Amino acid sequence: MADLPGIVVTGVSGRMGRMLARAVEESDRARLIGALERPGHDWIGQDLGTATGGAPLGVTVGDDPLEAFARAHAVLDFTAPEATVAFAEIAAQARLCHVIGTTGFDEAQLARIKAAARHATVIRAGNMSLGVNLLVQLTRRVAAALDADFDIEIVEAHHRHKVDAPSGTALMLGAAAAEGRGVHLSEAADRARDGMTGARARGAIGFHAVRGGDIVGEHEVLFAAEGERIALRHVATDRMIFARGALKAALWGQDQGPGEYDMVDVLGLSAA
Ligand SMILES: NC(=O)C1=CN([C@@H]2O[C@H](COP(=O)(O)OP(=O)(O)OC[C@H]3O[C@@H](n4cnc5c(N)ncnc54)[C@H](O)[C@@H]3O)[C@@H](O)[C@H]2O)C=CC1
Ligand SMILES: O=C(O)C1=N[C@H](C(=O)O)C[C@H](O)C1
Repeated sequence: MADLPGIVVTGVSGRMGRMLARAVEESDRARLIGALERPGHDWIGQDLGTATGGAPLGVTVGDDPLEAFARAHAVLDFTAPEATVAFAEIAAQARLCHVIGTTGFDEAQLARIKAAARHATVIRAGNMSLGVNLLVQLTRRVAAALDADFDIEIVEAHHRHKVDAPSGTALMLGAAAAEGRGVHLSEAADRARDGMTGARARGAIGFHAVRGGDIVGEHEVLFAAEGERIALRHVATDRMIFARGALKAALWGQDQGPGEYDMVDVLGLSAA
């Protein structure tokens, strides 16, 4: 048991944090050795199991990443951009595997994660599910096969609490569509239509974000031409798909050197 990789979960009281802790607890290939929340959170100092209304787990929720990371092999981090960048710098000092599910980074934050990956094994993906990562590959292939007579629109739907848009997954799908078409997403993306927008620009890749209720995560890539449409769609109904993907990434990362990786690397999908 003590030989199994020790995992720390950050943001453990969050929607994903709870799933990540459960995925590690249910696994016979890893052990949960730390759980973090933001300073001042009610759960700090409590046993994680007790805090969630269950039996004690022997893991006390803390707020000190330096102490927790020093004991760990990997960190599963689905929190918020600023928190994740700070964790990346500590993970680099500790030479850890840092699995990042957080979305909504700006360019400066991504540059800091890239710098941290000189010393840490960073595995970052806006979506850790097998289905979405396959959808990304399919999107690239379909976009490469079609010309700009087919308009590309990406529609995503999430729960009312989500704070970033477009979703990380939508941006992954957009990047794949742009790559398939041989253009840069920054030049093709159309992220805000309102009022007298004029006709659709040929070659644009449109993004649309629906927010409501408890939707876990739905993504559709629409290729629309005169007389026909192709729709590629993924629907997540259970957040455990993301949590199990993140744990798989942490275990895969134990055999990798420092650098930046994604779920395509973990799942071996690059030739798909
Ligand atoms: N890549 C993927 O497969 C997925 C990514 N996500 C992303 O994960 C992130 C979190 O999503 P949710 O769990 O729904 O959000 P949430 O708001 O339920 O949870 C975030 C947690 O992080 C904690 N936190 C914030 N700052 C912290 C700090 N400095 N130290 C420790 N904990 C801190 C918060 O207190 C909260 O408990 C979002 O960016 C979301 O887009 C969500 C699902 C799947
Ligand atoms: O915030 C969420 O919930 C999700 N976020 C990720 C994203 O931004 O794409 C992944 C998933 O769709 C759920």
